[in-house]
Amino acid sequence: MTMSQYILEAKKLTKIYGIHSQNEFEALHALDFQVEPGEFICIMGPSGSGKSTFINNISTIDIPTKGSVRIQGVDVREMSAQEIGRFRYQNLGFVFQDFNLLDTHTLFENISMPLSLAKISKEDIFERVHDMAKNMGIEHLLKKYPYECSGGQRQRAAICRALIAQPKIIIADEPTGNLDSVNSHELLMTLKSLNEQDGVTIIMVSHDPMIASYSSRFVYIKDGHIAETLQRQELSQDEYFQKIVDINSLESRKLFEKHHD
Ligand SMILES: Nc1ncnc2c1ncn2[C@@H]1O[C@H](COP(=O)(O)OP(=O)(O)OP(=O)(O)O)[C@@H](O)[C@H]1O
Repeated sequence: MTMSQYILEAKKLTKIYGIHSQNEFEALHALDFQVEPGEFICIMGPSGSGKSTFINNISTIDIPTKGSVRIQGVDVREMSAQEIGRFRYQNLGFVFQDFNLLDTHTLFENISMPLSLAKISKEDIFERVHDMAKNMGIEHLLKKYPYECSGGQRQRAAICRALIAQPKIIIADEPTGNLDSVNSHELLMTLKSLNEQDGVTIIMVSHDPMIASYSSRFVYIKDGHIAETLQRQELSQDEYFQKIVDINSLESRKLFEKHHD
């Protein structure tokens, strides 16, 4: 058997919400999607087009109704709930808009969470959390609770948590949504360096073409399917940015005309 060259592969991925109910709604229609190791993918699309559904279903947060998702060669639907939890902590790092930190836990406890399922000694956990927090400039805050920290500090804690287990894949859903431009820029630089220096694969959702222009591949989702893809390849960041803007305005134009026929 030959190993797939893809770090992530979705085949005929279909998501139906409220299946067999009156409100049955097919949010994703048999999507095929492949990711090679080291790619930096940005997903865009109108509100309600299925971006979050897509990202949740390719990252074990949700399980597809039909079709398959393989991450590092492992079929997500063949894992038990317990295996999924462990697999997620060991392979995936999540950076979400609202950071998802637990207010009942200190920053130290929040950051160390992905290591709690791994067989790592308390001393090693302590050292790794402190090293990571030091790099992010929040070592002095490790005993505080998230509500005692600023937005930027919480964001850095969430990034520490996402990276502490050295995931091969980072999943980011509107990661800069709640940040000012300085913090957004810092987060992008962190992601870019992880991608370029450490070869981490990144799959991100953003509505901002400027942020999308840091990616190596652009994917536009519309009505639950992939409507456009664009490889940056030899384009300069400016040219790539311009093409992303063009696709967005063309698609918004079509959407506008559809609603004003
Ligand atoms: N739990 C759910 N039950 C039923 N329908 C849902 C559920 N979650 C999402 N949907 C529907 O599926 C479609 C896709 O939603 P999704 O959240 O993936 O869109 P999105 O592109 O991420 O939107 P936005 O940019 O507004 O966050 C929408 O029409 C939404 O109403």
